[in-house]
Amino acid sequence: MKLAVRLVDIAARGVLLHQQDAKTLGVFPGDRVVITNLSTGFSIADYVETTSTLIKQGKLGIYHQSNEQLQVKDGESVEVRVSDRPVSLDYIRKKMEGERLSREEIKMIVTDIVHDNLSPSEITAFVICSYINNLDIDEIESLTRSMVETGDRLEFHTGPIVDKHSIGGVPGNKITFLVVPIIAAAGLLIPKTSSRAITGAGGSADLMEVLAPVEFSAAEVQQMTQKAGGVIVWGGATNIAPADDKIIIQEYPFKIDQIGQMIASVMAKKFAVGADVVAIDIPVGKNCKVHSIPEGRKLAQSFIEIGDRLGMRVECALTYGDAPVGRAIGPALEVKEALAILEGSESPNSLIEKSTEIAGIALELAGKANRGEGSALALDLLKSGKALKKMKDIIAIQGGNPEITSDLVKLGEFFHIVKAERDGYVVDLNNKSLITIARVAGAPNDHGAGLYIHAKPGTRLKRGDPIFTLYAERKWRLEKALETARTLRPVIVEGMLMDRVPNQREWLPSKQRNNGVE
Ligand SMILES: O=P(O)(O)OC[C@H]1O[C@H](OP(=O)(O)O)[C@H](O)[C@@H]1O
Ligand SMILES: Nc1ccnc(=O)[nH]1
Repeated sequence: MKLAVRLVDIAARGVLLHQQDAKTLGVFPGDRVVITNLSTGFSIADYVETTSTLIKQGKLGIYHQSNEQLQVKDGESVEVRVSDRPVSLDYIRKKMEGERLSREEIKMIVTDIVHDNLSPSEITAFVICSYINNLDIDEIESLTRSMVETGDRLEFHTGPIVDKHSIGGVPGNKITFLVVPIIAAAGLLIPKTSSRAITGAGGSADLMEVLAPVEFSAAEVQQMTQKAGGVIVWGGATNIAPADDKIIIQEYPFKIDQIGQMIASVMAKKFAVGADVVAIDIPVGKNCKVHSIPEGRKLAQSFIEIGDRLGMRVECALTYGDAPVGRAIGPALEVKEALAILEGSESPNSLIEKSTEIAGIALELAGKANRGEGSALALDLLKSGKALKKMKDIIAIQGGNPEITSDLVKLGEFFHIVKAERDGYVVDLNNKSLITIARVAGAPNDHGAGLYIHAKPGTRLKRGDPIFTLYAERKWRLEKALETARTLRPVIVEGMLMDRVPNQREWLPSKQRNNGVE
């Protein structure tokens, strides 16, 4: 069928057919059609949406992203015909049934994800069935390799190339902002690509955006790393393992991160940048992605195994994840806290210790320190100010302002201090609730939103002492986040009195209740 093009300014893929034309063609919403540009002969396959009002019969609405490939003009004629459904849907279906997928089947799914041949709901189906039925180690290797093969790769001619990655899941985990400059200050190359938030309130890519642009091509990442020693960029913009971000986008609303996909997501990014040695941070805690030490050890073995199969030397650290790392949660707050440490602040100690331990493992793997001496070298590079200097180089090379200091980082203008309602001790912090509250306040997209924890577990508080300060860039978000905080009560302060259950029924003195009879 020939139809006349109407370009539709919607920043997505897809085409819009009049219901009558859809009927004539025999397609329903969600089906695919092949559209051919008659002047160039170039074709694309796209999903159909139908309308009885927005597009007249005889016309075909083409969304912006689809036309970036098709390159047709308003009014021009195109040929439209029914397309076959991608065979990868059958493989997703196979995984739904609990079967194992072969290397070729996984490669086909990943290729279709990268080329936008699967709709968001079809990618979600793949995410969810892998979540329910798990991926075995061979499937994880296939997924990792396919993610690398369908994107760009970096090739450095000097080595060793160092990398680090955290599996995430613990709020406030801004260690990348200390580890990367420490490694670069040791004279090593660390082309760090990060994802945005997956289950949290700020991924490292969201945090770095507070300081500098994070969207670069693979070639730019390589050049910048060679010049500055390191970078912190968003993997989703680089075309390095391009399927990764398309999968992560579908995980974000559910706050899930399936283990197999997580390993592939991390290891594909490491392999694609040409890493030789990799330190992996696995936070363990009751509200983390990994709940126990044995579970953490098992995951570590999978990372090491995939590293071996791909030719990277991997070591993992199981880290404390029962409470947030440091005190700040949310992009600007976290960056401020990390910069302050690079500038010489001695607290929070948990953040310094965790960062230098992970950097230490990487320094040892890269042969810069003897076994057991890496963290001391990392601490030296931090205390000497060399890591701060490197961080400024990194900010500058990415196009940010290297004169930025922790004092100048802008936080959300609306804030509220949540105070203790009674004397007592902070006995618990709920990571998941803290993340939910920070997200309701606007993090990670509103960079200034988040929360700063004044009292961590074990702190003795008097009634009226601050527990945490909530920040937002919009007033209504602050109010919504406060409401959420009141419901979730993310910080538990307990004295001897565990709880008090109020009686909210209307109260009348007994004389009145019994009609005056006492
Ligand atoms: O949102 P959740 O699930 O916590 O984890 C996502 C974060 O964890 C990793 O951290 P890094 O890049 O090693 O610093 C990712 O790249 C991302 O920044
Ligand atoms: N799934 C992932 C977890 C943590 N980091 C990533 O890049 N990906």
